[in-house]
Formats: sequence, C-alpha cells, structure tokens
Amino acid sequence: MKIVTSQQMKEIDRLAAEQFFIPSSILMERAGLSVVLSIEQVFKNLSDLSFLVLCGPGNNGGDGFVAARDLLDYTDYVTIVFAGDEKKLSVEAGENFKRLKSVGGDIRVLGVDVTLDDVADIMKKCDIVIDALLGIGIKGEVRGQIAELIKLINLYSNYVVSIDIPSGLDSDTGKILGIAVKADLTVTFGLPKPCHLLYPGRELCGQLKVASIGIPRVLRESKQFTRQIITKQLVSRLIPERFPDSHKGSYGKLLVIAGSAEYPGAAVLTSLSALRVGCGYVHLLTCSPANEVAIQREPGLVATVVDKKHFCEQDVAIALELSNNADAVVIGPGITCNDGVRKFLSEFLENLKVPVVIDADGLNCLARDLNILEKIQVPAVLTPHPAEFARLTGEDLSDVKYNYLLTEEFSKKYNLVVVLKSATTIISTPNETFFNLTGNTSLSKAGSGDILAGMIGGFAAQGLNQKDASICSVYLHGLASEHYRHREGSMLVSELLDLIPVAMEEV
Ligand SMILES: NC(=O)C1=CN([C@@H]2O[C@H](COP(=O)(O)OP(=O)(O)OC[C@H]3O[C@@H](n4cnc5c(N)ncnc54)[C@H](OP(=O)(O)O)[C@@H]3O)[C@@H](O)[C@H]2O)[C@@H](O)CC1
Ligand SMILES: [K+]
Repeated sequence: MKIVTSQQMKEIDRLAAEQFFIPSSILMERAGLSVVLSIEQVFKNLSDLSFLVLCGPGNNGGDGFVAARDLLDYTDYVTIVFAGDEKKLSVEAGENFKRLKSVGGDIRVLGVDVTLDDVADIMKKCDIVIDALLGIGIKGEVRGQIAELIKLINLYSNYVVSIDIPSGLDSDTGKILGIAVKADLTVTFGLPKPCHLLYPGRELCGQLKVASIGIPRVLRESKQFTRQIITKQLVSRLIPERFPDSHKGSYGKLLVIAGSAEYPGAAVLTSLSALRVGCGYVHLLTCSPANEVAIQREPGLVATVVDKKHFCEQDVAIALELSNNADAVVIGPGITCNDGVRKFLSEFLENLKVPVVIDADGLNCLARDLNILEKIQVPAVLTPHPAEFARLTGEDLSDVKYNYLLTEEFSKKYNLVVVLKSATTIISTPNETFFNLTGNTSLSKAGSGDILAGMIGGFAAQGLNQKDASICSVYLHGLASEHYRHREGSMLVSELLDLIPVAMEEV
C-alpha cells in the first residue's frame, strides 16, 4: 500500500476533481461517513452511545460536521463544539456546517457558547470524543484554544477517534507539534500518511483504519508515489521458489566476513540466519574462536579462520579469493573498527565483484572514510541503526531517526540500498522507499541486527536483488519476533533464529 505526504494528498484531491469528476464535497461526505461506520465496527450499537465532536477551523472540521450529522441518525446525544469562525470555513466545510445545523445539530462555538471548562465537563460524561480539530493542513506548533482542547482530550476523554490524523501530529514526519491527541482509533482516508507509521505518531494513532472514500485506485496506486508499506503479499511474491530437482548450488553461496576475538557470536548469528532463509552454502571467514563456536552450533557451516584477533590488510587476498566463489557477501558484524580492520575493509570493498551487505562495524569503518562508498563497484546494502546512520551522514541522532528524506538522499547519492533499522524500519533505494511495520521490542537486543544482515545476504545469494532481499528480510525478521510466545523482551537472539522458519511459513 502506497504512503503519501500531505502535499501528495492535496494533489490527489485536485486530480480526483479534475480528471475523475469527484469533487472535494463528495470526498468529505464519504470521509465523515467512513468515520461513523468505523466506530460502528468497533462498538456495534451506536444508539447506546454519547458523542462529543470537536471540530476545527479547516476541512478536518468539515469531516467532523459530516460525521456528527450521520451520528444524529443514531442518537440524540451528539454535542458539537466548533473551534473556529464560520465565516472562514471552506465552501465544503461551510455547506456541512449548515447541513448539520439544519438537521438539528447543536453546534456550540468555543469561546462564544461554551468555555473550556464546559467542554471538560461534557467530555468526562461522554462515551466517545471525535477529534476533528486538525488534519493534514496543520502548520507549525498547535496554537491557542486548539492546544487547550487537545490537553483536555488527553486528560478526560474515555475513547478518542481521530479523523484522518491525531490532531497535533506533523503528517509528513509523525512528530508532535507541541501537543497531540492520543487516539484509540484513527480513521484516515484513501492512503496512510507517514505520521501513521513513524513514531511517536504511530503510537498516538491507536488502531489505524484506512477507509475507502472513493478515490480511484489508479490515482492511489500511481507510480508517482514512490513510498509504500511492506505487505505480506509483497513478501510472499518475492521469496525464492524451491524446486524439487535442486541441490545446494541452486540456492546460492554466501560469504560471511564477521567476528573477532571479542565478538565471535556476531559471526555465528549472521551465518546461521543466512542458512535459515534458505541459502544453500554459507562460508564464514572469521577470527578464532568464532570458527569453532560456529561449527559447534551448526556443523553445516564451512569456516575459514584468519590467524589473528582482528582482520587486517593481509587478509584481503583470502577474502577476495573466497568472494570469487560466492554469489553475495555480508561484511561487518563484530569485526571491530581499528586501523587494520579499516584498511582491510576498504581494499576488500574496492575490489569486490559480487553484491555486498555492509553492517555494524563495517558501517562504523565506512563512517570514518566515506570515499570507500564511491569506490564500491557492486550493488550494496547498508544496514545502519540510527546511531550508525548519524555517523555516516554526520547529522544529529535526533535528526536521523525515521528520516526517510535522508535515507532517500543517501541512497541516491551513493547508488545503494539503505536499511535504516528502528521500530518502523525504512528501506530506501535510489527510486523507492519501503516502510516495515512488523516486529516488536524483542528485537531490541544485541545480535538481532547481525541476524538481519545474514538474512539479507542469504536472500541476495539466492539471486534476489538488493532491494527485494532487504524487503523480505526486514519483514520476516520482524514477523519472526512476533511469533515469540512469551513476554516481549525475554527472547534470546538464538530463539529469534529459530523463529525465522515460522515466519517463512506464514507468508
Ligand atoms: N483528499 C483530501 O485531502 C481530503 C481531505 N479531507 C480532510 O481535509 C483535511 C485537511 O483540511 P485542510 O487542508 O483544510 O487542513 P486542516 O487540517 O483542517 O487544518 C487547517 C486549519 O487549521 C488551522 N491551523 C493550521 N495549523 C494550525 C496550528 N498549528 N494550530 C492551530 N490551528 C492551525 C488553519 O488555520 P490558518 O493557518 O489557515 O489560520 C486552518 O484553518 C484532511 O486532514 C481531511 O480530514 C477530507 O475531507 C477528504 C479528502
Ligand atoms: K484530527
């Protein structure tokens, strides 16, 4: 499913009217109705409930007027508070203001007919508050009485339904503009917006419903929208097929360059996760004792050991020789980042001839010398977490998290795939961006990134391009964690490895 910014949504609105003769008034009518139907899906019997509909000064408020009118079909207990000026309403919102009044809607204007204290009293007694204060037209920090209303909602409401977006969120980033509504249910229209997927917005939305309001599918699926959510259908189409008449060579050969005397575990996790996603042959190049640890855990691995605590320049020859026999390479987990390792990595990457996944310490080495990226001749995936991406880009950590514009820019600049890992992971290629929603806090544990890198390498070795390998891996990695049956956080990363097959089976 595609994701659109507020600007793109406004463009859709314009095109719906100009090319498909569906004016904003129709979209608003259906938007308001879809909110009521979504509430009905949750609560079944609307006539038993009381509602407070808070309408703001723009078209988000207009949707609120429609919803209030529809609710009056079910019950008399609908109070409408309008925080705005009737004279400044758009044509569509103005019409719906009049329609609501004409069917007996009790619209009280904040500051004229009701005070904030009155609203607080109504709110406490009401079953459901509908937040139609601000939508995708929000600009800057929430101002004036609307900020006060949001405060009241978060203090006193029993159940909150936000129309389109929880008021106060920046639609394009998911950041809170001063203060934002904490909703139980958010009903958005046509397509999700970044704020529904990126934290803190994702959490403030509560349950998310994407309602159809009659925007033609060709418009919603237009190629000009280059961002989308990773779905199960997408992943199941991409996962490599298995053929009865096959052998290990049919499923690719991966070279994993990982581990050091201090971090043997990273090498093991990276190698095993590649096997878990179906890779036919994994060769691990590592430092002692990771080779022994790895073979003990899984005798199906092949390990070559360099006779030092860390990789260094002299190991480039063996690494390149092994890579000539491989379909893909993963490099970085646990290799540390001293001068010798950096020289090794730089010379290896410069001469590499097969697709590569660079993770963890590999990224920290790159961050010290970004010129290496210019010299890579093969398709590459970088899998940074936000701190690693901050080092790579030279930006502040707070500016990097969930910054899809930055992943897109970086991906274009160096012509590679960026996988920015977080609760919502963002994958950018030079032309497209994918948001992943699977996973939970079980993944917040050392070693879970090594597993992801190994999965991407394992799929790449089987012939998936770097984009598709990343999409499948990120989705399945998250899904595997959701299959852990105990309390989030108790899972060991070795257990995550063992849940990959369950996730693979599900898609
Ligand atoms: N296809 C579509 O797109 C469809 C869109 N639809 C609906 O339209 C919504 C977008 O409507 P919109 O563009 O009128 O903007 P909206 O969010 O109501 O806010 C604008 C108002 O808020 C005010 N205001 C702004 N910032 C503020 C702040 N920080 N603090 C305080 N006030 C602030 C601003 O005031 P101004 O800055 O102009 O003085 C202006 O009056 C969208 O979310 C969806 O619900 C549906 O009908 C179906 C089809
Ligand atoms: K809203």
